Amino acid sequence: MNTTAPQCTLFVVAAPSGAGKSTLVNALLEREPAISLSISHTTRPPRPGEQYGRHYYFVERDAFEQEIADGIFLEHAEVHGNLYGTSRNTVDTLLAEGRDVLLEIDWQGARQIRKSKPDCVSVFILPPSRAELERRLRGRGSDSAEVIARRLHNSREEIAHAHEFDYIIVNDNFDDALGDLQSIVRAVRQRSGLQWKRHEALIQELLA
Ligand SMILES: Nc1nc2c(ncn2[C@@H]2O[C@H](COP(=O)(O)OP(=O)(O)O)[C@@H](O)[C@H]2O)c(=O)[nH]1
Ligand SMILES: Nc1ncnc2c1ncn2[C@@H]1O[C@H](COP(=O)(O)OP(=O)(O)O)[C@@H](O)[C@H]1O
Repeated sequence: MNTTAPQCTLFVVAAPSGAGKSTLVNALLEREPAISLSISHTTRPPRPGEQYGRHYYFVERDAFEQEIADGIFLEHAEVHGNLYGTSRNTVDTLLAEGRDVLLEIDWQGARQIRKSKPDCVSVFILPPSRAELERRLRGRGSDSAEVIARRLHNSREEIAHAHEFDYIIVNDNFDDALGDLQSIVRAVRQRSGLQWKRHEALIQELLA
């Protein structure tokens, strides 16, 4: 038995824009407060109501490119014409503090994370149909028609990588999809490599 197995898990969640990823993740974090969301850096301008440091660290492209050169990112990618990246320091600090960490990133970032953190657990969220994806993007009311058209077009490329993920969830009925996401998190937590230390005393007692 490997008693030095890592105690914390890095979760990666991806989806085409509008599938409901952020809504699902926010609801999951309310149910599972032991998970920390990594706040990404982006060159995308803030949407109405978005706050610096809460939704993203909004930075100019020059500053972002300097951060890439400084090696601060665990992963970074260009998505829908904007740069996005995950701070290596943020993730490593949270994991070292014993927190599970969740990254909401695209398929390109997920690929990079699988290389550097092969123990990560990745989940892809699918919309129930293209018509519903478009309806959700328009209904959110946060983006211009041009931005929505670009995101719809790019959804095909994102969805083409769904098979690279450990789990796939269809976000049709919201409560069902949230239940599926929470089940994955709970099942991962029950893995013996993560549970051995926590239950060591009981296991020794039962073996005695
Ligand atoms: N690689 C990478 N992708 C990210 C990161 N943060 C966000 N993204 C992805 O960028 C895409 C656009 O995100 P956003 O502009 O917030 O739009 P939304 O997904 O429609 O809410 C989504 O696929 C996000 O998952 C990051 O740090 N790294
Ligand atoms: N299961 C669902 N049924 C109907 N609407 C949903 C569902 N999940 C999310 N939405 C709505 O779809 C829109 C896009 O969700 P959002 O979480 O912003 O997507 P993403 O983060 O994947 O871009 C939001 O208005 C959200 O309230």
